[in-house]
Amino acid sequence: MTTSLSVAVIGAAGRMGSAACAAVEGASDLTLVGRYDAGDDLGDLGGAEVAVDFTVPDASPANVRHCVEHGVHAVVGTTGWSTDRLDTLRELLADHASVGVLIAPNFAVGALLMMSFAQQAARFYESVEIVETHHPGKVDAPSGTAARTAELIARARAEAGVGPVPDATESDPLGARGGDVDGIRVHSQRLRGRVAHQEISFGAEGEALTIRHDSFDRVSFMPGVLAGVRAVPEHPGLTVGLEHFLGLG
Ligand SMILES: NC(=O)C1=CN([C@@H]2O[C@H](COP(=O)(O)OP(=O)(O)OC[C@H]3O[C@@H](n4cnc5c(N)ncnc54)[C@H](O)[C@@H]3O)[C@@H](O)[C@H]2O)C=CC1
Ligand SMILES: O=C(O)C1=N[C@H](C(=O)O)C[C@H](O)C1
Repeated sequence: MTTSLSVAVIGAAGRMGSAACAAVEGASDLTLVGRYDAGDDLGDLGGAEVAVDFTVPDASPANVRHCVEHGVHAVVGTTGWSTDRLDTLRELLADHASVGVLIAPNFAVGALLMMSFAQQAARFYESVEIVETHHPGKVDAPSGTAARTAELIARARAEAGVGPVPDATESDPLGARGGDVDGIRVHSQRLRGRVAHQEISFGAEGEALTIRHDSFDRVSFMPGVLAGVRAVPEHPGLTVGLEHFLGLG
């Protein structure tokens, strides 16, 4: 007889949380045992073995701390996990050695491939910029995916000894050149009708390479969420990026 993994969703009333609840309910090997949103007492999380967090950057660290301290594995899609926040979480997990936490900037398989391809391309191109486009309800910019992509590209460039991206801009009083993540320019658009989209443009003398991914619907994230839920109990400690559970890391 196969046993079912019990799952709670935090942020269950939101766009992603409600989709995650439906996905868990539709999986024969998982049982949804709790739905939590702002103001709810997480308590024992309904006895869940794994909790999924899709909330807001300021709430997620406390939610994850609650999970870890109650011995509940966590799959986290919420953005805003700065280096400081990750370090604090690592320290907490050191005292709870059997608990696994997955922080995943993006659960869509195509987005993981996009980031992997961008890392491969990074050392061959002098120029690179990222444009991310999301729905206008998104509260943070740049997107977690764009920030992560920029970090990975910057790391690959540094490892290959590629210098700074060429840019003669001397005056930019309105910030038209976008944000700077580790030396990579990132531009954020918020457009009604869009979900989650990203384009990475590489340039070298006489050629261009463009890598693009589109999530047209939040169902695109659900296979990755479920894969994370199933795998996280087998991966104690902190994992950043679903690619590490899918053999892409
Ligand atoms: N990793 C990934 O693949 C994806 C990540 N995201 C991220 O997930 C997060 C949520 O996105 P959406 O669902 O679009 O936002 P949303 O605004 O629709 O939902 C957030 C929910 O969290 C609830 N919430 C706020 N504070 C809370 C607290 N302290 N405890 C429990 N619930 C709380 C809100 O009431 C709301 O229902 C964002 O950070 C977003 O960037 C979104 C899509 C995919
Ligand atoms: O808020 C969203 O919608 C998304 N957030 C994540 C991010 O910030 O990268 C993942 C995806 O882009 C959708």
